[in-house]
Amino acid sequence: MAMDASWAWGSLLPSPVVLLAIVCLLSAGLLYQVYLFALPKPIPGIPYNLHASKRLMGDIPDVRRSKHMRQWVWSQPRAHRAPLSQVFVLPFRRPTVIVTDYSAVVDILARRSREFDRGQRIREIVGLIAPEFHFTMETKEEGFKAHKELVRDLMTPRFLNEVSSPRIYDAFAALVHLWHEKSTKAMGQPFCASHDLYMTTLDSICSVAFGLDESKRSLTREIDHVRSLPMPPASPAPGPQVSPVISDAAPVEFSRPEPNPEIEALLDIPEMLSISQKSGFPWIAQRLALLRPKHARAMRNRQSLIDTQTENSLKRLFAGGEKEMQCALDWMLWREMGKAKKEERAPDFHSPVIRDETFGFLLGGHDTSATVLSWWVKYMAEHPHVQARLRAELRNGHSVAMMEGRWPAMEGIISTHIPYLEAVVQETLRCASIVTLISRTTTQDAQVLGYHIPKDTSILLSLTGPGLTEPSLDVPTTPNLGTKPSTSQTNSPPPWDNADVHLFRPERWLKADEEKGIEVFDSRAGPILAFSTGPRGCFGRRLGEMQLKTAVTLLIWNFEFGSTGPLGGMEIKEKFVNMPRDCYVRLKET
Ligand code: HEM
Repeated sequence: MAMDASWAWGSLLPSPVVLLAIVCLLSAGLLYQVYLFALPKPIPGIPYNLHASKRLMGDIPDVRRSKHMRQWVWSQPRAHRAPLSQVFVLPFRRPTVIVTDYSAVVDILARRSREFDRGQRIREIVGLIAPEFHFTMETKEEGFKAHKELVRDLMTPRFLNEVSSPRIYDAFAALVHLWHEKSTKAMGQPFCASHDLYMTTLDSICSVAFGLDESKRSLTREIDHVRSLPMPPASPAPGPQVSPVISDAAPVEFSRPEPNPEIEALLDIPEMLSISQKSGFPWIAQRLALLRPKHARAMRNRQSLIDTQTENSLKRLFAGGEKEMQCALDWMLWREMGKAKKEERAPDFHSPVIRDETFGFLLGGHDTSATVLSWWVKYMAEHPHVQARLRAELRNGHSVAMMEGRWPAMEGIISTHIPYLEAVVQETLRCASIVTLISRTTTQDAQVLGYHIPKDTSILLSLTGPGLTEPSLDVPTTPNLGTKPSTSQTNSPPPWDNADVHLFRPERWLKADEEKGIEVFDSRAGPILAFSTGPRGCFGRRLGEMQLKTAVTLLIWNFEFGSTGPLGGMEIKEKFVNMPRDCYVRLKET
């Protein structure tokens, strides 16, 4: 019986082949379920690319194939003829919603900051560089207020005028000296300007942030280096040379001095940002980058730089108190001293918060200011009539300096109101549109222009494109989608004329003051979002504007910017911000 029974069970078992087939089918079924689970999950009702929703990598292959990734992203709503769309650019994560409608963007930034907070993306990108910088924090986060309190006074007119402005002036005056040397040696040929603007802005921001000694400033080394170069036609080796002139438009290549370790460490900041920004997994990308000696050394050197600068600051403060204040770091240490005393505790002068808020000046203010200036020199070369009018207005405004045959002093630059200068700076910021997308996350379910966006969705808001630098979107108004926030509702400025919105035209920012019979600068002439807006808009705006005004005044006062021919194209290069691909100047002393 027992034998019979075992035979009966054995006959019921499937053959190995059938068993294998069943296992394969089950595995395939399971894999298919995993595949379906991992596919992008569009948010109902928001337009998207259908083909991208059917592949694991979503829109990523299209983004990679595009010439400019960020431009591809902010152009998506226009491609869908809608003010919003969604893209699948973060693998295995929820879709990202793009908003390009100017009024909706302003509404979100300025009035709905509770529903749309900073989110995690910036924290991931800034990551290891300055984790305690308030830029990375959510507004509702504990500690955010304390960070803002620490930096609160650094953009007041008093701090800007007394502490920041002389440092800014020195940095850009050094650039004028450098360009005098270079233009003499270039003998009318163009030369690269982006590096010089980049290093000058670094000097300016570092001096304001932590008071870099003159001997350590990059421009001091650059000027000494260029002075040491022979005049062209260059004598053959040995020694540094100015390359021989090849043709009319060929740029003169100036060799560069080796940066010192401190400067090298600071220049590593935008590099690290760029590494994490390009990656779908920024945290891992930064950790891997730190395995390379170059980045690891830079991180160590940054720490020792801030330690040294902190010691220098403390010596100053202990010796002279508040009146010895020379930079933002001094100010933050002074505040910490006062706060510690009040709270009856020992001050923490080397706290990561003070360190990261100091580096925050560089993170927020270096690439941004340098890049706006790089675009500005290009616009000047392309628009000689703007340049000529600007120079005339500056000479008229600073008539005493003109009569005395000197440059305008910093006090004069601060106190003299020159509408055309403000218009040129504003138009440069608008056209350059160096920050194109900023991120937010929904803290609760939200409605934007009638579209439903679930809680915890990543949002990218466009600071460029339709309505700002391109003709506005002709958005069909679908009744069940609701209407745009109207101009009156958002108190927006009037829209730009679609016919000339793409042109560089500073005059658009001027209006007649009928009563006084003069032209005045009108900051509300039309839409601009170069510094973003609302409670989390650019913290350093005033400092940025002061740098731009100072640089523009000193450079136009001293130089005429000639056409650089084929080097003058407006092609962009997407780094941390949108830079011009080429930035050359051909200078004539005025
Ligand atoms: C022309 C130069 C500059 C431009 C175009 C610019 C633009 C911007 C933009 C678009 C944002 C994003 C705001 C948002 O997410 O809503 C921002 C944020 C910020 N910027 Fe600037 N910026 C400039 C200069 C500076 C300077 C000189 C500093 C120096 C301190 C600075 C510090 C910051 C900080 C700290 C934030 C973060 C604010 C927050 O999260 O609350 N920026 N900037």
